[in-house]
Amino acid sequence: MTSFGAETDAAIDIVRGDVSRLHSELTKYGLVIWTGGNISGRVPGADLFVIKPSGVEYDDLTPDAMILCDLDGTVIDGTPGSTRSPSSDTAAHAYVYRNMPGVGGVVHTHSTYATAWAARGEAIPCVITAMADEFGGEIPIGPFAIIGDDSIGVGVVETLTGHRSRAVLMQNHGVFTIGKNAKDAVKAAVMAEDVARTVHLSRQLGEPLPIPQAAIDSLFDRYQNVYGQAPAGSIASTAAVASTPSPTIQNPTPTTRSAS
Ligand SMILES: O=C(CO)[C@@H](O)[C@H](O)COP(=O)(O)O
Repeated sequence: MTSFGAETDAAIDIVRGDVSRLHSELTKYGLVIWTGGNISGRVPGADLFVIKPSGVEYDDLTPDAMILCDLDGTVIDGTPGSTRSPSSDTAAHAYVYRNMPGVGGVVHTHSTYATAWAARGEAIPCVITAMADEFGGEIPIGPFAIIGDDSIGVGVVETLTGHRSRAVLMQNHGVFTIGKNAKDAVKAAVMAEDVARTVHLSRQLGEPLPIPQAAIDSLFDRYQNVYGQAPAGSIASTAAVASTPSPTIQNPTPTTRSAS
């Protein structure tokens, strides 16, 4: 059995458990059908990530069924799950991890409403406060890209770099989200579908009203920095919470490391 040392092996086991368990959130929220969609998580402190096997039913996505890959998307031989084929989108996930060092999780779904916007090649406009909170503006459209190589990853990185949104609608395909970890990326996928549905329904009633940019900025800042509970162990004062660094990833300029 391939080992990376006790500390990294322990980190891999945690990510295997997280990524395995989080797939049930996709079915719980109705974001996937049959074996569609996938989640991956970066192993902290190592150039490795864990992703689901391709075309395996959700009930069978146990921790040991998850597949460990390096950041080129190559399966690590001699590890649990390594005899199976990894997700069709492994190269895309790997490209994101190589080029967005702050990203710790990537999710892909074909959730119904968000994918309907993707099929139209239309960004979801920021017309509800929940979008301003979670995405800080519109959810953008990414290019049409072929499945199986890193083309999707290139489109995700190009579209989300410098953008507040952690979700992109890849044209004619579906949703890709990024996050500080796999759970954060799953949250973005859940929220993307929710707002895609609401804004679609609103448009059936007429033209949704825009939110002024200053209000979007204010809502995003409050939700990212003040909303919710103070981190465990901290002094639970408003001032302490307000000074907590943003939990979001800032989708920084990508590194120059090239695709393999
Ligand atoms: O649409 C695609 C390919 O991008 C996938 O979401 C499939 O629907 C699931 O592929 P695997 O992750 O099972 O290979």
